[in-house]
Amino acid sequence: LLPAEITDALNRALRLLNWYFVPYVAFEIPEFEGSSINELYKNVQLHLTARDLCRSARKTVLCRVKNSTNTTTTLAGGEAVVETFEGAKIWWTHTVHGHKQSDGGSQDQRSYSMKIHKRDRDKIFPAYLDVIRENAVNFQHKNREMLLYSNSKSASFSTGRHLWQAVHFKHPSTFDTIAMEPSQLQSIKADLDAFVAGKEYFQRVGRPWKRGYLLYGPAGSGKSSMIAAIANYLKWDVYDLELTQARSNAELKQLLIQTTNKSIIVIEDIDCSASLANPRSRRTASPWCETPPSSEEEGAAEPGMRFEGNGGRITLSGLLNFTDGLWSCCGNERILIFTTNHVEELDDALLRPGRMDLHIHMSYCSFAAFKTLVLNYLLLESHILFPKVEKLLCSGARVTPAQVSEILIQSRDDLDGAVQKLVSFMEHRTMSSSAKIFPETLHHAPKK
Ligand SMILES: Nc1ncnc2c1ncn2[C@@H]1O[C@H](COP(=O)(O)OP(=O)(O)OP(=O)(O)O)[C@@H](O)[C@H]1O
Repeated sequence: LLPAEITDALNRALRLLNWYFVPYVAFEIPEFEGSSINELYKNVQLHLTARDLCRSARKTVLCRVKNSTNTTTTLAGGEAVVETFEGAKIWWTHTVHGHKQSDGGSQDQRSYSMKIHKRDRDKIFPAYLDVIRENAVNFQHKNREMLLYSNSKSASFSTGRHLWQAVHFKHPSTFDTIAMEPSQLQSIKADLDAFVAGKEYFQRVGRPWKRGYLLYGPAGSGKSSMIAAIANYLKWDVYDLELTQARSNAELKQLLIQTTNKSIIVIEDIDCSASLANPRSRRTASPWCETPPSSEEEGAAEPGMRFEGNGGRITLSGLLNFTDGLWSCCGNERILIFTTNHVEELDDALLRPGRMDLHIHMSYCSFAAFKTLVLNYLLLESHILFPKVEKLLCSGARVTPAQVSEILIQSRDDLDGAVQKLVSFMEHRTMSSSAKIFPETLHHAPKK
């Protein structure tokens, strides 16, 4: 009944009163915006799950995707939770409405509502939204299935397609199952943690956010198991790079560029990948060394080591360029792991300080490693023969964790028999030499 000017004025006055007396402001985050999915809705859902905020709700929804082992918890419709961000309170409510569709059916319409105090608006935007996205991405990454890639024989380097083939990666090795000196394991975990959390640090000091590990030790000392444990710890994909399948530095570059962030690139048995491992012997013995080097090789920073691929060559400098050269800008959050059984045969260029950040010595079984294996395989914490085992291991019995594991698996139903068998095995392997069997097992490469 009132003229439009008066209703407008009243509306404005009401809004002003509302603004003055109601100190809160709410934001609606619907699941769909038109026909496209609203990313923010998904992010909020994952963020609330990642922060374990759903725990305080009375009703939650449990989901598990087919073939997955992970269960996720989300807020049921009508449920509300509160969280605090830098002193600001945020009230989250999840709403689910049944919506009639034109075809007569009905579909749920979901949305999150975020209520905050007006005075906290500047605190929330955009910092809190960034945190939500980051938490969501990290949570999604942690809970997805991991992949193991290998570079395929059918790779088409001309089109850049099918360079990698992936399979699901489900390896049971973890830091709890790795038999190794506890302090050494702790150092590796601490290094990984520092690396993963070091985004700002690497940015500040102007280094690519990458890390290089060299795992060395005899066959059966657990190098592959360690890689799997690292991958499981970080929940990162693994790229198993077969160097002989790439013919040149250019192909290698293509392969490396196609690896994704948060991944581990592994080159196993790097001494075997090389046509000639030791550059000193190589220079005289290698037939190709007698051919004049190409301009690319001449310009290479590390001319020593080359890998014979399918009729072509990959230089060590080409490989290392990805870690610390110009190509290193391609992608972040990569861990490059080389393994070798013969560290003494590796090119000095690879071992030079600053190249591989961490040298990890996977050694013969120490007593601590032995105890881890026996505990894991037999659930046995101590045994009357343990002092004898300790004495044998300390006096030079060189047994690898793989050998110990094998005996433990074979005799898992006879605890005493298993330990006795191990003692006999070690007695056979005891060496008279007083050489130090467990040298410094882990060292950080000196800083550049
Ligand atoms: N340190 C270890 N801790 C726990 N288990 C180990 C360890 N080392 C070896 N094993 C056991 O022995 C098996 C073989 O070990 P693994 O393949 O990891 O050794 P490796 O050093 O990579 O050997 P290679 O040099 O021959 O590839 C593993 O599947 C695991 O069961």
